[in-house]
Amino acid sequence: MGGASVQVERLTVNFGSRQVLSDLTLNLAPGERVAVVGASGGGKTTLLRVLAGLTPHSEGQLHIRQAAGTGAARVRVMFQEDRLLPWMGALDNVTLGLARQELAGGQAALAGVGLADRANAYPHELSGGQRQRVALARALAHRPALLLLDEPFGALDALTRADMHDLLERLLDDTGATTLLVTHDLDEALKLADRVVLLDGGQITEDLRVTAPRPRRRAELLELRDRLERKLHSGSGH
Ligand SMILES: Nc1ncnc2c1ncn2[C@@H]1O[C@H](COP(=O)(O)OP(=O)(O)OP(=O)(O)O)[C@@H](O)[C@H]1O
Repeated sequence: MGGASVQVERLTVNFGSRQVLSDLTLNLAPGERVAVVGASGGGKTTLLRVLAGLTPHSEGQLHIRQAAGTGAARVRVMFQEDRLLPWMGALDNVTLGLARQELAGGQAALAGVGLADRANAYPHELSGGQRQRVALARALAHRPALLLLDEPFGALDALTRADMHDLLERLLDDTGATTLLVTHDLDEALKLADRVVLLDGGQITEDLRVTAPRPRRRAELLELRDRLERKLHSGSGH
């Protein structure tokens, strides 16, 4: 299915008189995984929402293109909250909105996150980690060319989060979706991303390439982590 290419050019977002993103430029190559980190309130979610088409931008340009062929690139979002419909079982949540010929893909997606045997379970019968797995399956069942993840594992305990990292890595290897991951967790960013960008004052102030081979161990990433941490704390504090 492959990933989209994303071009964000001189993007500005104003909320009233407040400028949240200022002249921001960012490109993602097809299949690339980019993590966005930065101080709270720095505009990370706003950038993601603009890419999702949920927040309009004030100035600049945005192009999301399917790498091969024509047609609009599919974009899916996953948030920190699972946003599952409580009155529907896991599989129905995953397949909601899929075309008839895509329903088998929904089942495969649920199996892909290890929950084939919980297809009929309602969200309240699942753990937080399992619900996020369903949410991930729902996003991937739509075969997105661009996957937008906003703190997707922020509410999970450390062990479950580590499992989710391994799972996500495997699934992304399979799908090749271009991925933008907003996170507060530098370890998560460095484990999963090809590039980590720092958003500060409405602009990208650092763009680090992570070249360590996968699967990555935390110990191999400490130097990059230090560098990011220093940058994060020397930021303008927006
Ligand atoms: N719809 C909106 N209307 C007005 N202001 C908004 C709106 N959405 C976000 N903001 C403001 O824009 C700024 C950036 O918010 P955003 O959620 O993008 O930051 P963030 O970097 O994702 O923060 P956090 O790390 O805390 O999630 C904040 O000051 C926020 O209050």
